[in-house]
Amino acid sequence: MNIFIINSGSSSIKYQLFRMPSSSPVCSGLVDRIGLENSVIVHKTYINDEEKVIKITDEIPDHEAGLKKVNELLTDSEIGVITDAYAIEVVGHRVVHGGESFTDPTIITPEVKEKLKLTFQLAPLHNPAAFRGIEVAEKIFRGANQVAVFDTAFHQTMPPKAFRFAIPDSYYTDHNIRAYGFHGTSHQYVSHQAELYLNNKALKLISIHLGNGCSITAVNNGKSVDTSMGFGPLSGLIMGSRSGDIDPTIIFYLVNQLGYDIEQVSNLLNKRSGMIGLTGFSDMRDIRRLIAEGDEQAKLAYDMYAYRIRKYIGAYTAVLNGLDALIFTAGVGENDPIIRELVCRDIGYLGIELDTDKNNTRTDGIREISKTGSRVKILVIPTNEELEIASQCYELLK
Ligand SMILES: Nc1ncnc2c1ncn2[C@@H]1O[C@H](COP(=O)(O)OP(=O)(O)O)[C@@H](O)[C@H]1O
Ligand SMILES: CC(=O)OP(=O)(O)O
Ligand SMILES: [Mg+2]
Repeated sequence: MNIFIINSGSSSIKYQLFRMPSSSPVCSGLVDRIGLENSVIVHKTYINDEEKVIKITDEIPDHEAGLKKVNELLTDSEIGVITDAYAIEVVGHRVVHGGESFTDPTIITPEVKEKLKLTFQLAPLHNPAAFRGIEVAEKIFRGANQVAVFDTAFHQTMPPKAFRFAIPDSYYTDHNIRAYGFHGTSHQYVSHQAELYLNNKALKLISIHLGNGCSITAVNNGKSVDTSMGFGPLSGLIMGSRSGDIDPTIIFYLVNQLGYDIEQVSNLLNKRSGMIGLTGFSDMRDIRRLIAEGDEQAKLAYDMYAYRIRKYIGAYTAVLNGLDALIFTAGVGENDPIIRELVCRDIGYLGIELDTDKNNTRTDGIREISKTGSRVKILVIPTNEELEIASQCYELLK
């Protein structure tokens, strides 16, 4: 079954084609800088264990133009991997917010699309872009079933004491105001990989997803029991451009004293805060460069980022009443040894002991970076949201 996975961002589209049930991709790629100058597609094919990379710089004004170009690459007479767009049987879309309506992989129908529109304001950076990706994919891959897989789904196992907010009941019963949690596909994938790696299903895990968005999840026996993102993907850890936890009093002050309207508040907390707000850069590689140049503000931002994660590790160790393994994943978690070291510093009391040499050694695949004898294993596990989505689509439609 040819399953094409689309992860639409506001200015990018990540994609992968799987021939399920095989878990190795046939091709993958990234359409980046959509609607900006110097848009670029990096397209990779993996045929007979040989990786080929094609880079195209072109004008890509919108998602439709981007996906049309990707389709041209997929069906190209020389480097193509399918005959025509009809060869794609399923398109799996990463949809960040499923709201109260969606808890399982869902075949997209006009009714589903109407309900998805209601979630736009809950995940303004993500759901409108995913919706655009769905509409474009429907036009291009006409023969395919379109399926949505939600970031919120894995967290549906949280107990009410974790997902409810302490506001009057009616806000939950009438308006579905509760914590949903995000990055569920990633937390689910890496915690399952940890179970396989440690050969044990009855584990107490803390999964730390550090990408552009960041979240941390307590996982008990394979089930999410608490997570740091809430009603939308804004609370919890400090992120590339999002604040994470702040005191809501700040919002009242911004509105009442500084004259902000609510759009400006949303823009501030979603797009101009976090690491970009503190340092001018959202990418950790830029921030590391600033630190190397002696920038004190960048160093403080780095410390704040790691400190917030450490606080949650303490909280979730208490939630789980113990801990078997800590997992680092996603762009920063997989690639930034200094952040991992800062997070794991001075928490030996919890049985978390990092091996500095192992932490600084890069290898592919799953890595154990804790000291031999550390009570808690520390693992770096590359996430693969696209593969997890493809597997869930396959299970739904096979
Ligand atoms: N070598 C690296 N060192 C430190 N950080 C890195 C490195 N490579 C990538 N990153 C970080 O990973 C982030 C992107 O992570 P990713 O999981 O791809 O995010 P998203 O899926 O949200 O776009 C970048 O913003 C960057 O900060
Ligand atoms: C939910 C979320 O924050 O996703 P991302 O990290 O892809 O922005
Ligand atoms: Mg991501």
